[in-house]
Amino acid sequence: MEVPCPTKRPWIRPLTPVRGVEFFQGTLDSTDEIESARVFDTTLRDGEQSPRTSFSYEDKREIAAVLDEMGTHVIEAGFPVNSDAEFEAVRDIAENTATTTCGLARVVDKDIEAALDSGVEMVHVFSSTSDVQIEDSMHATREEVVERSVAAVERVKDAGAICMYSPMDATRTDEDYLIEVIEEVTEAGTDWINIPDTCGVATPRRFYDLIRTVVDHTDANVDVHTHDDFGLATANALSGIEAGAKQAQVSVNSIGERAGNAAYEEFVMAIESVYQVDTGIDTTRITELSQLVEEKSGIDVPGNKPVVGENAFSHESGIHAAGVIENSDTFEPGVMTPEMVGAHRKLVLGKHTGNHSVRERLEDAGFAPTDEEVRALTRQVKDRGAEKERVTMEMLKEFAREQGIKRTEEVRA
Ligand SMILES: CC(=O)SCCNC(=O)CCNC(=O)[C@H](O)C(C)(C)COP(=O)(O)OP(=O)(O)OC[C@H]1O[C@@H](n2cnc3c(N)ncnc32)[C@H](O)[C@@H]1OP(=O)(O)O
Ligand SMILES: CC(C)C(=O)C(=O)O
Repeated sequence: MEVPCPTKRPWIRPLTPVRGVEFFQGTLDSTDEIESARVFDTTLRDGEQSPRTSFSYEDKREIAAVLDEMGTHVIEAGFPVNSDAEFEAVRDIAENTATTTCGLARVVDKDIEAALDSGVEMVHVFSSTSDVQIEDSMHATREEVVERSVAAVERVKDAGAICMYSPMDATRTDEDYLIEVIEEVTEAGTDWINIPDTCGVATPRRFYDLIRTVVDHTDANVDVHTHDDFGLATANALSGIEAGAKQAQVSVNSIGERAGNAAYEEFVMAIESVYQVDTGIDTTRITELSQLVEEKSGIDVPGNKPVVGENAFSHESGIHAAGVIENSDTFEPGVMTPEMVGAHRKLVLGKHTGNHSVRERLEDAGFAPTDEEVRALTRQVKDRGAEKERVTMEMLKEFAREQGIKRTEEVRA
């Protein structure tokens, strides 16, 4: 059994923006500097596109309510033209949340009308711009894409909504053509341009260069949407922010198409803790949010998932546990604590356990072992762990009783 392990020196690092200031051994150099980062959550749209996942009306409402209470800057509630149920859920979220809500639409009139009718403040229109998608998904030409994109942006703006435009598959699009599209939709008045790495092929450096180029060719705000096909989604999103994007699209537990999107929890905590920039989001509800999405999506969170996985703040190895008992900064990032994300630190007993960890657990349980007794129990714990057994606290107490280890009160008497 894993047991809560408050460190002897618990603390939450104050969220003071630190730019170019040394912390630990590292220095944030000038290329890492960012002023702010907004969070666009797409759990209820791209997240729901995870194969075999579907949120009910109630699921969507519950997840949206938590995202809203946490201070998420935009909630993409869904794709209203998809179905009556989807339309109703998006309408309900738009009506009942304080934050900006967004609905997705192709550059198709009925999609845009459905999004506008749902009452969202922002309509996110998208059109393929890579040749492979223009030809084999949209069955159109480059010229038609420009025309339909401009018309879509104008329709959204005429209706008085905030417009976000996405050149879908931007990272596999001819750059000159991409810039042409961006300049045309900027001229048409889009408020935001989102650069999607639709098939997850970007690398942090290439994405950085692309976003810098985009920022240089538009007055609109730039946003990024990255996929995790090569495990680079969060790194690419951060790279986009370093290059001048103001916002990133993320999903809780990184759920989404194929391997998913940049993870909400990873992105927010990296911005808060590594870049030391306050997002304004209540990070202490991240664990609760992750568990809610895990339950409603039916997609299990792996133990080793950053920030929200069961092991993210658990320690079994003797050297690590001994350090953490003394000071959690020894073997945790230091700039991110479990308290910051509403989680608990745990000491786990097993094959890799050392004497310090066993002593700590025994003393917590009211025993006063000698050094020799601790060593004997550690050997027992290691042997059981090596047999792949999960060593629980109950088992440890049983070992202690079998060994006749004295209780603290007996020693004091
Ligand atoms: C990268 C992304 O995540 S994009 C978002 C993807 N999300 C989804 O597809 C989830 C929701 N989708 C749906 O409910 C349905 O696909 C709908 C309602 C949008 C469309 O359904 P259908 O009319 O049955 O079409 P279907 O899904 O089979 O095919 C897609 C159609 O959209 C067209 N299309 C694809 N992208 C775009 C675009 N950006 N703008 C305009 N049309 C587009 C395709 O050319 C195809 O058109 P066609 O039917 O004339 O050949
Ligand atoms: C709709 C767009 C932004 C998308 O989801 C993608 O390109 O992955």
